[in-house]
Amino acid sequence: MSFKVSEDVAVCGGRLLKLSHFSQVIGTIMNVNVYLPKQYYSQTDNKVIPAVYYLSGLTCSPQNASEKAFWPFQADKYGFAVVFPDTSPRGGDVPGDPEGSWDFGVGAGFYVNATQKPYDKHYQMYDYIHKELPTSLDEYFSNGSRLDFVDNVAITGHSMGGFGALAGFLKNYDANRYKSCSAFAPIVNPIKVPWGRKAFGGYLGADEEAWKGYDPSELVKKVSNRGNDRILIHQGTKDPFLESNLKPELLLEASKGTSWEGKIDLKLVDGFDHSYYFVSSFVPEHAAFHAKNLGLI
Ligand SMILES: N[C@@H](CCC(=O)N[C@@H](CSC=O)C(=O)NCC(=O)O)C(=O)O
Repeated sequence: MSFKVSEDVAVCGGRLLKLSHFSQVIGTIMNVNVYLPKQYYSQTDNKVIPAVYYLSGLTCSPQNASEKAFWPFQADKYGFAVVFPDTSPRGGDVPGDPEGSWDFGVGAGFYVNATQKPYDKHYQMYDYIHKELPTSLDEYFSNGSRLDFVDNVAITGHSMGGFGALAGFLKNYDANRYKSCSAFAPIVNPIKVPWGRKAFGGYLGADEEAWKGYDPSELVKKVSNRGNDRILIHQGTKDPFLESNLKPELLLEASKGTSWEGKIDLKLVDGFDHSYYFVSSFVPEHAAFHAKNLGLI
C-alpha cells in the first residue's frame, strides 16, 4: 500500500511525515501523520521501534495533535513512533451531518464501522484504524525498517478519540492487539450521552444492542482482564463537556464487580479544561505508561 509524502518536517530529534494514501476500506484518500523518533535516524541504534496510535477528537485532522500535543519530545525520550490518523473520511461524495453540526459526519467518524446509508459507503473507521492502517504502514516502511506498526503497539486518544482508543483496545483485548491503552477526557459511555447517541444512531441505526458492541462501559463487563493490565485516564475538572458527554465515573461504575475493577486509573485533574493545554500537560505521563508497556523502560 503506497503513501504519498506531502511534507517531511524536522521536529525535536526526529521527523513528522505528513502522509496520504488511498484506503480500500474507506474508499477515499486518507491523511495520516507519523512521527518517527530520533532513534529511527540514528546510525548506531538498531532496536525495533514500536508505535503509539493517537486518536483525535471531534473536528480534528491529523494536524491538531501533531502541532499541539507535544508527543515528539516523549517519542524521542523513549524511542517510539506516533501515528496521528484522521477522524473521518473527507471530500468527494463523503456525506456530512444533515444538521450541519461538528459532532457528526466529517471530522466526527467515531471510529466505528457504519452500517447505515449513506454513511456505510465510506465511514468504516474501525476497520481502517485497527486493521488497514497498521498493516499499510508496516508494509510501506518494511524495506529494511526497524519500525513496528502492528505487533508492539499502544493506543490512546482524546475525547471522541479517547472513546475510540478504549473501544478498540477492549474489542481487540483477547487478540492482544494493543499492549496498553490510555485516554484524555474520553467519552466512556457513548450510548448514554448526546454525542454518542447521535453518532451511533446515525452510523449504526436504531438498534441499541448494536451500539453496545462499541461502548467501553459495556465492553468492560464482557472482556476479562488477563491479570494486571491497567487503563490510564486523565480528566480535567473544568472541562465544559464533563457533565454532558464525558462522565468518566460511568466507566468506573460499570467496571465494579468485573475483572477491571480497580484497574482503571482515573485521574481527575483540578482546573484543566478540554483543550490541548490539558492534553499536552499529561502527555508525558501517558508516554511513560505506554513506554513501560511497550518494553522500552
Ligand atoms: N469546534 C467546537 C469544539 C470542538 C472541540 O472541542 N473539539 C475537541 C475534541 S471534542 C471531542 O471529541 C478538539 O480536540 N478540538 C481541536 C483542537 O485543536 O482543540 C467548537 O467550536 O466549540
